Amino acid sequence: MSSEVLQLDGVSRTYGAGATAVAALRNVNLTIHAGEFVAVMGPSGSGKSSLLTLAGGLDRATGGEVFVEGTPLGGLSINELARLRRRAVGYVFQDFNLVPTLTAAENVALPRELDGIPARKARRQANDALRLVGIEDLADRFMDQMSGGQQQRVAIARAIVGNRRLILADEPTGALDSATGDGILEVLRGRTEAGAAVVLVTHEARHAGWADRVVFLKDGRIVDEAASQHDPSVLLTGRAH
Ligand SMILES: Nc1ncnc2c1ncn2[C@@H]1O[C@H](COP(=O)(O)OP(=O)(O)OP(=O)(O)O)[C@@H](O)[C@H]1O
Repeated sequence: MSSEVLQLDGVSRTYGAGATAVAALRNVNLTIHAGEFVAVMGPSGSGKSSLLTLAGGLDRATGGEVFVEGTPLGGLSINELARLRRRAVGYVFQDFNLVPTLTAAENVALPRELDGIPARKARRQANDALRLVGIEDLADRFMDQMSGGQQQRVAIARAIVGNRRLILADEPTGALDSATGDGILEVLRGRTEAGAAVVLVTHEARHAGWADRVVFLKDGRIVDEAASQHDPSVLLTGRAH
């Protein structure tokens, strides 16, 4: 099997039409392999979230093609896309998107159960994922009994459950203190060592320093790429743009 987990081939996304059309992404080419951790940076409105939602099949490109593990998403029906997402893609949303009436373990098990995995097995996988993010002892808590940092870990557990190969995280450390944020990045880094490809949208150079590669977006285009070598200082020198 090819090690290309995500490929964007000339991808564009224009919102709206006519005089009010907004070109959020313009002819973006990007390939991410298994085991790679890529950070996406850029000013507000440069297209970072658009890139992530297209990569995760949550939205469709208006030009070009997105491939996840070699499958072109453009030709998939809505149901096929949903199945591919549940099987291969873990998405960490800025605002968590957790179900308040479910416990931590139930939230994490939900995508597995929707995919037809028997409840006991889904629950076992959920406990494994909660262990990986360091909160297995909170498995039976409801969301309003957890801090923001703990809820964020649940959201990450839900994204990594069942060994998904593509993990997409939109500012996952946004509301967290720096020690908790570093813990989250460590978990994401750990998934790449397990063979996943991770794409992290971040505003913080320090966090991008965890990545193998940093992609800079501006006005919907990739304007620069840098190897990071997990050394945040690399990003603080000579990278003005
Ligand atoms: N659903 C939408 N409808 C219309 N325009 C949109 C929509 N989503 C995004 N845009 C526009 O597309 C451009 C890129 O937005 P996007 O959210 O991808 O940028 P971003 O880099 O993630 O920004 P931020 O850092 O502020 O989250 C912006 O001009 C934005 O206003």
